[in-house]
Amino acid sequence: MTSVLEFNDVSVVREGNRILSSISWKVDAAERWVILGPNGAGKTTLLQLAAAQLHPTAGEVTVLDDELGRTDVFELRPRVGFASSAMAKRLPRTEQVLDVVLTAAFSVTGRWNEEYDEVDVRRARRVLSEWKLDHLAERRFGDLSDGEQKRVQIARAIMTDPELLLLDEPAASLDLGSREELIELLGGFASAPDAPAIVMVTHHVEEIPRGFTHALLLGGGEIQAEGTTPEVVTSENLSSVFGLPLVVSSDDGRFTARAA
Ligand SMILES: Nc1ncnc2c1ncn2[C@@H]1O[C@H](COP(=O)(O)OP(=O)(O)OP(=O)(O)O)[C@@H](O)[C@H]1O
Repeated sequence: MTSVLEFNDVSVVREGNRILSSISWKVDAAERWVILGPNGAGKTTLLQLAAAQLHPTAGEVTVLDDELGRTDVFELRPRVGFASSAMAKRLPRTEQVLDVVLTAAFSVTGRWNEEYDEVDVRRARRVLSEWKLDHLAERRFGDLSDGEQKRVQIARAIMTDPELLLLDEPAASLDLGSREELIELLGGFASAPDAPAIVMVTHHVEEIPRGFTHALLLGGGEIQAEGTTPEVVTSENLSSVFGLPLVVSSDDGRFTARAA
């Protein structure tokens, strides 16, 4: 199998704080990972490394065969789809939904005078349709519901047909219906044979879509457990990383957790 992401003994220190310590981790092209861990565990920092938005303080990070520090990140970044709330804040709220997705082809936010090829417009419309947004293509991004905006962010992240897709808490702040709609769509997308490798950060086991093959538990900037999802997402592992007794159950590929 081809690896799309490789961390070798990686540490990140920011303003004197050790945020990640000795992370060695590998993601293969056919894998879909979920990263779980308490607040401040270092999940977003790990994703920023994978997105080539941050360099490690020590160790090596290789993204799509390019080692950070030895490659032009401006060429690498368009090959990685990244959706996070920090990126969403940069999207102009008055922009048409179609343009929010289309501008990803030029790695810009906000349409100016770029000339888009018909093939890009067709792809943007196809991606919008796959994420059940076709009827909203002409609406202003800022007028959409939170659930619709989250789906637009993912559509934008996959517009460029990335080899690696990174999602930072895609279901955060969604109501139950919007969350379930998003998780169903993500599960379907992740299960398609031509889908890219995916790494998704979440706070809740209920948000792990079906078809996510692997899980990594992060605590205190260190890997606490990693492996296949059913192996890792267990009562014992989650109780240990979240520091309280938890009961985790699974049914038909989905998980729930509650205090024991
Ligand atoms: N630029 C920075 N300078 C100093 N410390 C930072 C910086 N960025 C993040 N941190 C600290 O690093 C730790 C890990 O942050 P990170 O955002 O990666 O965690 P997280 O697991 O994503 O947290 P959450 O679940 O709350 O989003 C936190 O304690 C945070 O305060």
